[in-house]
Amino acid sequence: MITATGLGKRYGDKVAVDDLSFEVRPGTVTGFLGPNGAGKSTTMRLMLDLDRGTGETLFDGRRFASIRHPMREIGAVLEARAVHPTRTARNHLRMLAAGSGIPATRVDEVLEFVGIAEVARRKPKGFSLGMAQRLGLAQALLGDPSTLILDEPANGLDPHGIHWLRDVLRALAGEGRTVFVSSHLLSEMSLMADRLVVVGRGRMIYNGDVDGFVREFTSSTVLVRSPKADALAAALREVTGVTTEPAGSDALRVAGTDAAAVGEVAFRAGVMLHELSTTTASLEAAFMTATGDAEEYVAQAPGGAA
Ligand SMILES: Nc1ncnc2c1ncn2[C@@H]1O[C@H](COP(=O)(O)OP(=O)(O)OP(=O)(O)O)[C@@H](O)[C@H]1O
Repeated sequence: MITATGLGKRYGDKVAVDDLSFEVRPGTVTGFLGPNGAGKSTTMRLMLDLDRGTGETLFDGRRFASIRHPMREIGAVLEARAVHPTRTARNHLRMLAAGSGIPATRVDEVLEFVGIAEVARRKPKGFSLGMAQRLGLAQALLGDPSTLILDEPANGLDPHGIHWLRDVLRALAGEGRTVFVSSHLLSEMSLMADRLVVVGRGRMIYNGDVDGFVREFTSSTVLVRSPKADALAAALREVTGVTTEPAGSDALRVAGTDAAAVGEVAFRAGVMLHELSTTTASLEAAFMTATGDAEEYVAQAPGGAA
């Protein structure tokens, strides 16, 4: 269990992280979301005592700096490229393993696991970003830690790699580990995360489960298809007061009510239905609504520069 309390960080006048408190529970993948510059990386650095600021983060009750062999408890990758550029990948991991009392055999095991065993005798300075990410994950997993903190681990991975990473993180959480991961890939996050911490301009916007976030920041609509769509629209207007939007020649989209209510109105009006379904908005739609006012760097719409 990670417990972060009152995390804060300023750069001069700029408040990068503003009194953030949250928990990351074991057995879950918790996604850390926010627009560019929202304070995610700074928060992760504060959590790992890599930056000075206010507040504290406890890992099962202890601060990172007080843990004797942190690699055996917390696997963290904040910057995939932050490895020794001229030492081979394998030697880099062997050195870290030796420093943390981890058997050297574990190095080959994790290199194999992340799929870079073949290039392990090469120097990481020639690695692609995706290969560097895999090496970072190997490093994080080296000590078989119960907690993982990963900043943008999917960055640079190809679609197969992203799919693989999702399965790995889900499996690690399934084993009871605590997984805290930031990403801008929202569709990926919606498949991977159980819970979310969402920040904007350093402040907490949402902390809870993924479904709750989508519910809180979007509204679901009902799609209803009927050969008598016009009659149904009139009945819905009359009985419930809701307005409908045509969705093709024989269908309506209804907001502000649920499928059961629409079905009941149709039944009472004697209107036959061919389809009745609820459309839930995406995590991306919820993110756009939740963080729309908290965007730090706002680009022009396409065509604006012209
Ligand atoms: N060393 C620094 N000096 C001054 N300002 C900084 C420094 N590091 C970060 N900041 C500022 O703090 C804010 C938070 O930055 P941070 O990198 O934590 O955001 P982020 O959410 O990780 O962004 P991104 O999604 O773009 O990686 C930004 O406004 C950034 O410009």
